[in-house]
Amino acid sequence: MNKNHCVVIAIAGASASGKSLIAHTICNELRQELGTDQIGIISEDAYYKDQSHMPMEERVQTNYDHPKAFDHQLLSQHIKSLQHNQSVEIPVYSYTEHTRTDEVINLTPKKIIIIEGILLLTDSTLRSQIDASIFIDTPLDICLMRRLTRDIMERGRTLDSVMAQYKKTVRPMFLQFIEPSKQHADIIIPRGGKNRIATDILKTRIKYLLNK
Ligand SMILES: Nc1ncnc2c1ncn2[C@@H]1O[C@H](COP(=O)(O)OP(=O)(O)O)[C@@H](O)[C@H]1O
Ligand SMILES: O=c1ccn([C@@H]2O[C@H](COP(=O)(O)O)[C@@H](O)[C@H]2O)c(=O)[nH]1
Repeated sequence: MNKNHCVVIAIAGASASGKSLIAHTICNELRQELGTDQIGIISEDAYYKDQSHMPMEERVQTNYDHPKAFDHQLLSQHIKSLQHNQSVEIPVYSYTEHTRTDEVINLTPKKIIIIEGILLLTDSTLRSQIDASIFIDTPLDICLMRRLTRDIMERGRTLDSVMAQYKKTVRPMFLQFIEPSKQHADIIIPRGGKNRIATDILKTRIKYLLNK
């Protein structure tokens, strides 16, 4: 298999730090400006392990902020396929059911692939496949406020459940795994998804890569 010039950009950082917002802002603005479909986004969350064999009471107990919760091997295989000009079928994950759905999304090869997720930079195999890595460095209290709103409005959670999960796993795993993975980033972006200067710098770099 011949490797083509697919550039893989990783955006990591705490939950609700703004990874998804910045990835989609860059992608949408470049698609509008350049009329190109040569940029694709993959969420690490799509690679949470399937838990359909487990009862719901057990699924809610899973530590979703530990690297073991993810099938990073499948993500790595998919990156490899895209880099070799092959399409992949990305799983669709349900945050309300805490497992994969029966659906998949077909992603065709792209010149630029942006992957966003909390634990991307903790995995040495993934790191070796990534061409540029970005860490969104938003203060944890701000992330918690954003997560509370998002999880209650969009992910079917209650205030109490978000707070309990935050205390039990989200914060401890951030300190154990996510924060130390910042050392592997090429660029650290403060504040998050609406940092306009950082967004423009990344767009300029991606435009350069698209024209290469
Ligand atoms: N700079 C910002 N200011 C205000 N709200 C933001 C900002 N960045 C992200 N958000 C909001 O916070 C929530 C979490 O952002 P998101 O990009 O989904 O985070 P992540 O992908 O890191 O989990 C979303 O509702 C998003 O619109
Ligand atoms: O079934 C699940 C799967 C994940 N989570 C939480 O999601 C975040 C990661 O997603 P972000 O979009 O980066 O916030 C992670 O912190 C998990 O705790 C979940 O609650 N349930």
